[in-house]
Amino acid sequence: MIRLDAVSHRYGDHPVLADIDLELGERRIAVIGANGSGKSTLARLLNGLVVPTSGRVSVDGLDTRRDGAAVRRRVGFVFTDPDAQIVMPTVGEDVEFSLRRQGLDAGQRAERVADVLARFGLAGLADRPAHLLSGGQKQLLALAAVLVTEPDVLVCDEPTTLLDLRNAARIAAMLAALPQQVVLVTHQLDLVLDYERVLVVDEGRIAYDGAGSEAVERYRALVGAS
Ligand SMILES: Nc1ncnc2c1ncn2[C@@H]1O[C@H](COP(=O)(O)OP(=O)(O)OP(=O)(O)O)[C@@H](O)[C@H]1O
Repeated sequence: MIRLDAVSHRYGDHPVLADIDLELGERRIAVIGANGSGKSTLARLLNGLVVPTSGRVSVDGLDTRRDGAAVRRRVGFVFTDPDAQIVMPTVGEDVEFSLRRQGLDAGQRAERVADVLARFGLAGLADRPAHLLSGGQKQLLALAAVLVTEPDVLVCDEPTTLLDLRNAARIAAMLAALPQQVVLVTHQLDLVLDYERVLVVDEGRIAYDGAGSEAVERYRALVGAS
């Protein structure tokens, strides 16, 4: 369970999120809203990448301000820009790097890496230089490198922006089937229609919090697109 209590955040003197209280327990939660409304900041608060200026964020009782490392072990984060996340020369090495602190031997690591690469259709690319992948392949790699650590929660900040139709559908299906709790930030409204809970962020506040199709309608109305 993720909790936000009276959370506000500002960058310098620029307020971005104001007085947010949330309990996030559902298995599938999406966050939608206009550019600059504060969605990424909200997502980054959930694993302590951003610590709130005031208020408290906790994951299973662990405070992101005090217990950041423990929170990040539970909450995996997939960035919009996969280059921000790829750290090793080859695809296989990059995924294996995520396992460095898991206490596995070389054989176990190799098995976990092979499994996750196969799941993401990257099996044939294990020895390929990661920086030579296409944008979409990099996005799949970034997702694989987080999921291989088997976090309890997966926060994805627009993970399908670079993907073609087939890979976007594949990622959507994969996210839908994951046993983990998923928090998905996206501009692809069709992805969230069947989400059990969707937060609409508007100018740093939660303008709507409810089922997917109703949330999309509210968002459209909010921006005058309905
Ligand atoms: N590190 C930062 N330093 C200063 N300002 C920032 C920083 N990150 C974001 N902002 C500002 O905070 C506001 C909210 O940004 P955020 O990235 O959370 O919005 P978003 O809803 O995810 O937008 P988008 O849909 O465009 O990705 C914006 O005005 C942005 O310019």
